[in-house]
Amino acid sequence: MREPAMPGAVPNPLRDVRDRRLPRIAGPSVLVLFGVTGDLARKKLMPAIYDLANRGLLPPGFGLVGFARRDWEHQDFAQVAYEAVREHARTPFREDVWRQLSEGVRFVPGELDDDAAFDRLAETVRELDEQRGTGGNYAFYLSLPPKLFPDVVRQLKRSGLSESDERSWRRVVIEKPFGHDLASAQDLNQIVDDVFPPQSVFRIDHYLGKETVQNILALRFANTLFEPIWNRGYVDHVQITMAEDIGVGGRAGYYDGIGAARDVIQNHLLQLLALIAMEEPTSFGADALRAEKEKVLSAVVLPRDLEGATARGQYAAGWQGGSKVRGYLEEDGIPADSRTETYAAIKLEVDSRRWAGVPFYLRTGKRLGRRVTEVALVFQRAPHLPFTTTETSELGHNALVIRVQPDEGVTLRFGSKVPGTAMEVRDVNMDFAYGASFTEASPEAYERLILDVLIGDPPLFPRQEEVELSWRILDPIIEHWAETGKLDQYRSGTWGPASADELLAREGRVWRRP
Ligand SMILES: NC(=O)C1=CN([C@@H]2O[C@H](COP(=O)(O)OP(=O)(O)OC[C@H]3O[C@@H](n4cnc5c(N)ncnc54)[C@H](OP(=O)(O)O)[C@@H]3O)[C@@H](O)[C@H]2O)C=CC1
Ligand SMILES: O=C1O[C@H](COP(=O)(O)O)[C@@H](O)[C@H](O)[C@H]1O
Repeated sequence: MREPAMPGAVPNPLRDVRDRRLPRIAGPSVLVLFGVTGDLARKKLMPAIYDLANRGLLPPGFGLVGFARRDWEHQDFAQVAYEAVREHARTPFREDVWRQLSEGVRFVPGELDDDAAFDRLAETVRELDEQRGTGGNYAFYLSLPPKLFPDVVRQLKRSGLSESDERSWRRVVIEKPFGHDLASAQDLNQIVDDVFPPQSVFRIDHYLGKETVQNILALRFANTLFEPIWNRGYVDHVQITMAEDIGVGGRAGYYDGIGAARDVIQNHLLQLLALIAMEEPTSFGADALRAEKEKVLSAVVLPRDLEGATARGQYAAGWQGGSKVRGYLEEDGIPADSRTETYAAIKLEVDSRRWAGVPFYLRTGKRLGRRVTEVALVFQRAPHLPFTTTETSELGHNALVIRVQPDEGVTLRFGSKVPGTAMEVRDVNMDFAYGASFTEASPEAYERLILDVLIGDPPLFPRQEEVELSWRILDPIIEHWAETGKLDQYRSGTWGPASADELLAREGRVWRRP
């Protein structure tokens, strides 16, 4: 039972988090995974399932069923899962944990439009359910290119797999991007809505599963320090950067035609913007949190001049980490005339009392200088400096930088007197690093999110309104690019096309070099 509130106490928005310190363990269930041969399944999902089992957060009878267009037996899939776990799991490998998990691994071969294959899938899941005692609780994870989501949802209905009785549950996990524009997201939602009730639909955005992203809420709402300056009175602008050093790799089938804006701005970067800009929710329950994010997304306005306020690029050959790398058009499976962007930068504003007039610059790209995701609040300069200019030449803007990855932490950048006999001021960093402050290791985002699905805990999953609001922001930009054919080249290993630097330079600003 929760302690009674102190008379006159302010409601504590972190109270749900405190409740979650109780052990959170999944109940008996089967997870059906579509897209098991893909990059995400291999690098993240199968390792995360093992890590959950290794931490004792999955029940002993847990079942995992893979479905793909491969002529595999159960043991072939088990071997693929084993290799993925050995290569990518975060926790040490333990033979006993793997043995127990692999006893519940099954595979069903088939095409997504093959009714007979889905009937076999239904039979396999039910048999496994009986053998492992999973109580009829099934989660379906769609780790597929978005255009295939409707087919799978329809097949789940046709084969009867989506139907539960009053003692069991069915849940569907849908990877981002949910649709490829507003209209297709609405169509997809209708299809999903026809098969699953809203509380059974988990739209996944793995950035919300990252510790450092959840920490934005703690930083803002567990402290008094930042709130007074978290507004247009102090913040000059905000930069949200998601830079990757990898190229498209073996993901041509998914990535080409989707591009950087749909792949990550529509979801990860707009979710980061929403968490940075939102007001304090009344609790961290799903409805309260999502409602605040939706208010921000509905207050986003696009600049009039979409040409000057956006940049769009594609990587050309170059050098990275001392090796020569291919350009996007030379990558396996990419058409030689592809116009898909691998870099996108956009300027947005949030039309609210807190943020009016403060630009939010978002950028993402593949084959950039290094892998880094960060959010930087760049503050206005001091209105007056009682020093001579030469003494302050190394003084920039104060900044608060939330380092999402890989070097997880928070940096506060401010001016400090340089030791010596003159009054010289120079920028310095004050640093919080997870590794130095916590002994607890951060779970991988997918561990947290898969566990939430199996428990049925929804706050970290965007609902349809957020998805639609995000497409409303992005659609006009993508239409503008389609009309103008805008696409610049940038050399691999650099920080994107020159047009991205010009975007900020026109406003007297520069991108941070993280
Ligand atoms: N990779 C990542 O880091 C991340 C990916 N995601 C999301 O995960 C999803 C999958 O991405 P990712 O794994 O990278 O993509 P990949 O291209 O690596 O894998 C796609 C998967 O879909 C299957 N597939 C493709 N076409 C068909 C088809 N016609 N019929 C049946 N199966 C098909 C592929 O099977 P086959 O081998 O038979 O072609 C493969 O298993 C996307 O929604 C993406 O946005 C989200 C976050 C991170
Ligand atoms: O959603 C996606 O994210 C990955 C990058 O994820 P991260 O956790 O390593 O930042 C990106 O490579 C991929 O293109 C995209 O689909």
